This record gives sequence, C-alpha cells and structure tokens, in this order.
Amino acid sequence: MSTATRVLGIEGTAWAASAAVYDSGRDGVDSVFIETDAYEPDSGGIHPREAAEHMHDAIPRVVERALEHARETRDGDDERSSPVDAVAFSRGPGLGPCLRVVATAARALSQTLDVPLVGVNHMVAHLEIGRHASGFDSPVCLNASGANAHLLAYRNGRYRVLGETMDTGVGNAIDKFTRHVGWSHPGGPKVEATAEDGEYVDLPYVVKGMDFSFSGIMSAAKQAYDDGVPVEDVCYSLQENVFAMLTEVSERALSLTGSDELVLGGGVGQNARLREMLAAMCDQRAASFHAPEPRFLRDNAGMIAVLGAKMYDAGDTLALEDSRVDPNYRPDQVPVRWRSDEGNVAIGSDDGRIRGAEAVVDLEPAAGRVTKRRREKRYRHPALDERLRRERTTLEARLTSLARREGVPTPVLSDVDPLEARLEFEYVGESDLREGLTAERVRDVGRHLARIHRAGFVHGDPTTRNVRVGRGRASSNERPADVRTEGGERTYLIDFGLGYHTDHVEDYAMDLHVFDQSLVGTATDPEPLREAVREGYREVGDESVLERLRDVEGRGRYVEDGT
Ligand SMILES: C[C@@H](O)[C@H](NC(=O)OP(=O)(O)OC[C@H]1O[C@@H](n2cnc3c(N)ncnc32)[C@H](O)[C@@H]1O)C(=O)O
Ligand SMILES: [Fe+2]
Repeated sequence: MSTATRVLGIEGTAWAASAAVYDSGRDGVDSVFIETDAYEPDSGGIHPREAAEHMHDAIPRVVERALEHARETRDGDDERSSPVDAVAFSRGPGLGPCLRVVATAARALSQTLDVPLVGVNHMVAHLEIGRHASGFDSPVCLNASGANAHLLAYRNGRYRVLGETMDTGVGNAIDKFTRHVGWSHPGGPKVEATAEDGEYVDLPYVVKGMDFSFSGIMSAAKQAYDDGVPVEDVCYSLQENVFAMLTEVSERALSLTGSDELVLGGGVGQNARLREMLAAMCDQRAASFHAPEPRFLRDNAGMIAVLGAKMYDAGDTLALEDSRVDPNYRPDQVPVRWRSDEGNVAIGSDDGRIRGAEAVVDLEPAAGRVTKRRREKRYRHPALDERLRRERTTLEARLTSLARREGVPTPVLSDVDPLEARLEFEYVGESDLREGLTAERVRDVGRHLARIHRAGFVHGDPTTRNVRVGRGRASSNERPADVRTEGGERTYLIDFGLGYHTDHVEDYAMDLHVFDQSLVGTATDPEPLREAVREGYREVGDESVLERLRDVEGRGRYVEDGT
C-alpha cells in the first residue's frame, strides 16, 4: 500500500514563527496545515534580537500545534511511529539569531521523532510553492518579498538569478518609507490601503536590463512627503512605479527565456495592484500567470514543508553535522535534485525580436529598413507609460547616433517620432552575432563597448542578439582599424533603448558583464570568447573597468557551472 509523504516544516527567518504539516495525500489530493505566530515590533522595523526571542517563545507552541494536527489526521492503518516522515526547516536566508533558534528546534525534533532533517532555502521555497500550486513546468518566478527581490528560472540543476534588486528588497524599501511617515511595521499593507485615494505624481523609475533599484525612488518618496505632497499620492505613485518596474523585468525575463509561465512569490505578492499588473502583462502577451493564495505568499512554514517533502522524496536530507544555517543563503547556491531537467528554461537564447518585451520591430531587408515601435503597456499607469516610451525612444535615437560618432558601427537613423514612440533605422548586417559567434567579432564588440564607455554612456543591454554582423557602409568617423573582420565585415551595435549616460565604473563593468553573460548563455565553448571580449576592451578602454568586472563576478551571483 502506498503511503502519503508527510513533512513537518518550520519557518522563522524574520517575523513569522510558523510550523506546518504537508501531506501529499494518498489519492493525489494534498493538504497543508499551517500555524503561525507573527512578531510585531512595538516601534521601528524588525529588531533581530527581539525577533529571535519571539522565535524562542513561539516556535515550540506552533510546532506542538502542527504535530497535534499531524497526529489527529493520521491514517488509522499507518503503523509508523512518527506522525511525520521528515522535519524541514528554513536554513536561510534570514536573520542569523532567528535562524539558529529554528535550526536548533528542528535538529531536536528530528532526533526525538527519529526522522531525517531537510534544510530548505527560504527563497526557493517562495518560488516552489507557486510552481507546486500552479502545476507549471518551467515558469519564470518573481520573488517579491521583504528582504529580497529576484527573478529566477531553472536551468541545469539550479535556479538561476536572471535579475535582482541592486539595493534593498522590495518590501523593506516600502517599509522604510512607512517608517519615515511614522507608520508601524509592516508598512506594505498600509501603503496599499492608502494608495486607494491617491493620484499619480512623477517618481524615479530605475530598471537596468533585468536588474532594478529602489534607493532613488525611496529617497524621492520621502522627500515628496516632507515637501507636503499628500501621502496618498506618494503611496499610489510608489506602488505604480515600483510594481511597474517588477512587471517590466518579469516581462523581459519571459521574453528572454521564451517561457510563457510566470509565478509570483513572497510577502509583497499579497498586494492586489502588483498581482493586477502582472496578470495584465501576462494577458497582453498570452502567458499564464499564477499567484499563490496569500497564506502561501507571506512567510509561512507551509512552503517549507512542501519543498521539504519534494527534497525528502529525492533523498535530499541533511546530517546533523552539516545542518549549519546560512544567513546569506542564495537561491542559486541550491543544487536542485527534486525536479527533472525537462523544465530547463533557455536562458540567453531568446526570440525577443518576435515576442519583444518592449517593442514591435518590422524588418524590411529588401527596403533596407527597420521600424521599431514601443508598444503601450496596459499594466502601467498611462502617464508613466507615456513618459517611459517617449524617454526611451529619444534616448535610443540619441545614443545610436552618439555611438556612431565614436566610431562604433550602428544603423543610421532615418526617422524618430517620440510621441508615437517610433523609430526608423537603416537595416544593417546579415545576421545576429548569436548565430555566428567568432572570437574576432566578439573582440570587436569589446572595442565598441570600450569606445562608448569612454564617451560616457552604456548600451544597457549588450547581448549577442543586439549585435548584427555583415558588410555595410562605413560610418563617416570609422577608422580603417575598426574594420576588423575579413572582407570588410562589421559588427554593429543595435537597440540602445536601455542605454544611459553615466560616469560610474560600476555601470561600465555591468555593461560588459551583461555581454559576458550573454556569451556564456549562447556559446557552447564560451571561454575563448570571454577572453576575446576582454582583449578587445583592453585595447581601447580603461583597465579599471576590467578590474571592476572581476569584482562584479566575485560577488557570487553569477555562477553558471551547472553542477
Ligand atoms: C528572508 C526572509 O525573512 C524574507 N521574508 C520576508 O521578508 O517576509 P515576507 O512575508 O516574504 O514579506 C514581508 C514583506 O511583505 C510586505 N507586504 C505584506 N503585505 C503587503 C501588501 N499588501 N503590499 C505590499 N507589501 C506587503 C511587508 O511590508 C514586508 O515588507 C524574504 O523572503 O526576503
Ligand atoms: Fe520571505
């Protein structure tokens, strides 16, 4: 007789002292019982020591309640001595003192119940609960939680981080604003309620490829409040911009991976406006969207138990001596053993031209013309949508021309209409670099990037798809040395729509890094190409940028080893 898998989950990374029992069900119908005791700070944000004390008091209570439930709901003919098959706990990321309390409790339970211990990554749990509930095979996942904000997709045994916040988590950013206004923690629900009566005011909007940043918009929001802008207007506009940023990068990730499934995870996912925008975006591109029920979005042990059961079934258990917690545990550090590789998402091999995240592009090679229109995004507030499409169209036109002035082959612009968000270019090249990767061409791209960086701007999205190769007219400023490859062939940079002026070495390094990652994602043997882009860059550009690139790579996010 087949028995169901039953796992006790324990969560306590920050505010939720929570225990749950997942039962996979004998007849295919599973169930999750969750008991949570929330820590509510008297003032300010979460204090790690107070939060740990809360865990210390509350964890035994919620665990006892969950175990009681497990005993009560046991099958009469189940002869196993323990009411659960395994104990799963959040190993990180989270607040160290809280994690240690939870881990200690989990180890003790695993010993007294005499069942294995399973160590769960909290961020992967936020993601897996959506995949579990939706039944999607290979979704892109947007994790919008307090301390984090990630875009994730599965490939070769890991969840890869496609994009993430460059500063704070999305919930924490919102909570900092509400603290400034004097509201109690957590601020997210208060912003949502207050936003209902608000009107739109302009605030910063910062997206770089699939990364995004909240620091600028948060300082501007505080400043607006201090300047007397009605708080409901600030709340409303904060939501409009922050959630549009998250929706935009989610759409870009769908476009770049070719996936047509999106799941949402994390406490901020409880926000109705965020869900509405994501649903509208998916609807507009005929993708499927799933948001788990609120009890599975905010921190909860149910998601720990559900992923714990998958890991337990895959034999992924922990010896006591290996069960240390990790406050900085990243989702891409987790070897994923509980799913087959069929759900691989094609990171880097995009068909973005056709399903374009931003624009519709009409190619007319015979007429030598390309027309690009930035589509209206229904999920965005109309004022924001218009502003972004106009700004990006103008910027794309300007940077494309500026780059050519620096000796970088780019298509000649024949028409711009910022109001219609329309651009018309000369058709260049015969194919994408992606279809014909050679060291020589890649070296040339390295030189091009160095030239535009020296001129004080970045491309913003230099992927192998945004480089065209072929013969073509030389630009007026092009020096003979620029025509590198055989037969007068050139490598053209196109699609400067995400470019911007900057004098920060970090931005230049990130620009190079984006290209480097696109080589890794596209080429079967990327190493010689990665070397070539650096060589090309070194010929023209600044060594400090290459140094910073090494720094960026050392930050640990960008592991693509597939092991
Ligand atoms: C590491 C772990 O401890 C952390 N968890 C966490 O931050 O709790 P979570 O439950 O996923 O998210 C809480 C955040 O979610 C926000 N939040 C809750 N309801 C919200 C709403 N209706 N609108 C916007 N934000 C909301 C809260 O303000 C808070 O910042 C994480 O996942 O990053
Ligand atoms: Fe969380």
